[in-house]
Amino acid sequence: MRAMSIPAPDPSQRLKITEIFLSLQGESSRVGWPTIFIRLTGCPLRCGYCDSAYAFYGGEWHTFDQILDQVRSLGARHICVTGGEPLAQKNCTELMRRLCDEGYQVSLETSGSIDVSKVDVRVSRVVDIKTPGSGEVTRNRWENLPLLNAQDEIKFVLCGREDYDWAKQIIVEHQIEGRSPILFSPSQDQLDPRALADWIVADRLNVRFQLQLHKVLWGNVAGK
Ligand SMILES: C[S@@+](CC[C@H](N)C(=O)[O-])C[C@H]1O[C@@H](n2cnc3c(N)ncnc32)[C@H](O)[C@@H]1O
Ligand SMILES: Nc1nc2[nH]cc(C(=O)O)c2c(=O)[nH]1
Ligand code: SF4
Ligand SMILES: [Mg+2]
Repeated sequence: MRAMSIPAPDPSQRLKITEIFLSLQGESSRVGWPTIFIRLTGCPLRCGYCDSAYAFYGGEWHTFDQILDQVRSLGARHICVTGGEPLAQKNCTELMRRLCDEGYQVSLETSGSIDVSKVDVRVSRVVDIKTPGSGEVTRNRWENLPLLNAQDEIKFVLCGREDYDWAKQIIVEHQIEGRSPILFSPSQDQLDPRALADWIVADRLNVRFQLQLHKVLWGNVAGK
């Protein structure tokens, strides 16, 4: 009898994944929806405040079929693709297309350092603008901003008053207002949320204040 050989997994149909879990969306305008998180491994940046540094290394290869099976078994309708930096793995774009084809509401959290133009139009792109306080301000890919639309979001994670003043200036310089909703979030344990709230109100700034809801509920733990 001839031995059956198992075909090797197609390298274009797999991703290195740190975790897949179900929680409540804690960030962006989709905050509060039960959401399945797909956290991809690896990031070329090193933001000083990063709460997901455990995703820089390790992880396991998953085929698209394995990911889709796990997502189906978790049962929610919203999916957030995050990391690490999800777009650092080129197959990520194809996975998101497959998830949209299956009818999921997909959002992407990205550092804004990598081209977002190839992301499926059905995906809501939440693009961080890295501030001076993050330590990664030189990595911003400014060409991303004109590509964004009303279903995307532009986010600033602020480390202090200097970052806040810088962000206000960037909004004017890059004419961001009216393009996509703008989110201002305090870097956890670095900027007092109440101070940021007071600055926004005092300036009548047309931005949306954000707190990471999952940390209010569960603290800073992986898988939540
Ligand atoms: C962990 S990152 C992963 C996606 C992508 N690499 C990015 O930076 O957008 C997801 C979001 O968490 C934010 N974040 C990370 N650490 C944070 C902290 N200590 N406080 C507030 N937001 C934080 C990031 O700025 C980003 O908007
Ligand atoms: N609950 C919850 N909501 C989130 N939204 C974005 C997250 C992220 O780490 O990118 C995240 C996360 O880690 N947990
Ligand atoms: S880009 Fe995102 S994952 Fe990478 S270090 Fe910064 S916050 Fe963390
Ligand atoms: Mg997180």
